[in-house]
Amino acid sequence: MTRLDWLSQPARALHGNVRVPGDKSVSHRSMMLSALAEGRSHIRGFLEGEDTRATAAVLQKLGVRIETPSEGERIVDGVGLHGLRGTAQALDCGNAGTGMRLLAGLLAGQAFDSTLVGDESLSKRPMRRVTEPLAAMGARIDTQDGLPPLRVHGGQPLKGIRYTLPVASAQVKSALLLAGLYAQGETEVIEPHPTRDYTERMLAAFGWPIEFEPGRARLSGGHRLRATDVEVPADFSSAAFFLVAGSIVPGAELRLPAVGLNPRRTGLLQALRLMGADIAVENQRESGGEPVGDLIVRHAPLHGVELPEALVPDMIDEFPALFIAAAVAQGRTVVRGAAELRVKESDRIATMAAGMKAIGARIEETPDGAIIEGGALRGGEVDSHGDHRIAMSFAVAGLVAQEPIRIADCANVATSFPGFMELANGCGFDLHAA
Ligand SMILES: O=C(O)C1=C[C@@H](OP(=O)(O)O)[C@@H](O)[C@H](O)C1
Ligand SMILES: C=C(OP(=O)(O)O)C(=O)O
Repeated sequence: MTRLDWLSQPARALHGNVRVPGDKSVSHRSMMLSALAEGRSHIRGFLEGEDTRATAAVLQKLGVRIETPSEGERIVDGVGLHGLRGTAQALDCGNAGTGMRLLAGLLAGQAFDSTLVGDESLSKRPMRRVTEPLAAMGARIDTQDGLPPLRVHGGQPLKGIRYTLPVASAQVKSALLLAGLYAQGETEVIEPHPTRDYTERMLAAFGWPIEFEPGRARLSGGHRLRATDVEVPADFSSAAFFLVAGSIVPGAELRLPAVGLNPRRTGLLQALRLMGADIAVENQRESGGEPVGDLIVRHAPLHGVELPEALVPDMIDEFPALFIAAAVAQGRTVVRGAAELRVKESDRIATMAAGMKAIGARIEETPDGAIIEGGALRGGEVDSHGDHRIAMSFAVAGLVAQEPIRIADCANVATSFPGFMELANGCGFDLHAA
């Protein structure tokens, strides 16, 4: 991938409508379930990001016909639960932990062998969290010391298990539920803290009998998925950068239409409100079985908080953005219980701490979080380490720093948020390739 650096400079005010792209989690799942369903599914609002396109490309390699009538639209001719065809080619998940972990569960139930590979960052992410419980179901998956590539052996009979997740992870839960479609008997997943329930909701929408409530999901093998149409909401995690930007830039007022508001995703909304943010939700409605609404954010002075640990799983991808809000808030913010941040696209605690120190913020790393003292940001040079959420978070910081912020290694923003720069500049950022 060609290296891309950014320069983000102070803006005057932010105004306008910001239409963020489709939800990444929902897009991955819509592609997988449509592929395994019987009949033709129509997906609208599909995220045109590298992560979700990689998932679509994997399914195409496995024999699924997918058409793209227009941007954000996919028509998928499902092959049925047992209709995928094996391939000797490696299946490339790119940068996507979600893609690789969910596909590991899905492929564990197939008659053929497959190999899942990823980019440099994904190749360092822990996979035992899925391969161990899948092995308990009867799957055979080889790893390189717990890391990708994953060699999934087909033709293994699976049996359902009851599994209590050691860490809150929607990816692990979803991998087990997808394997559970192919298992004999009941698969039940119990979570220490409830996580996003898109797999459960979508399985139900595709006609698979499933029981679920926050913290627990249960299904049996031996049913069928029926094609259906999926409306993907706008991604709250992408909206998050604009919620922080709108909160910290004096005079800002931004409207973010039709954002997915699944309660397992909106922890940052609560966190920012605890810090004094002015964010209104208008026009709340349901779309494609998910709550959505328009978010209106206006500048407000923020103050530090002791972040309630219960919010952590509901805002797991929003910590880089929250750290920037905390860096310019008045007083101290304390984050605990977020050790999972260390095994994302980068070690997000270490990467944020290094970058924030480089631009004059005061942050102390802890094993499972950070202590941040609010103040002024000086500006300077930071390295995103190829982590999309870190790159976008420092772009937001650049809005209020005294000097420009130069951000290294930003090309991976295209994994989750293609067009971020254009949207940002459209509402008043001053963000350019450097
Ligand atoms: O299931 C999903 O779609 C996701 C779950 C989360 O990961 P974990 O399950 O590892 O917490 C999140 O960080 C990721 O961006 C998307
Ligand atoms: C952690 C993330 O995604 P994934 O695990 O799918 O790579 C993310 O998008 O912040």
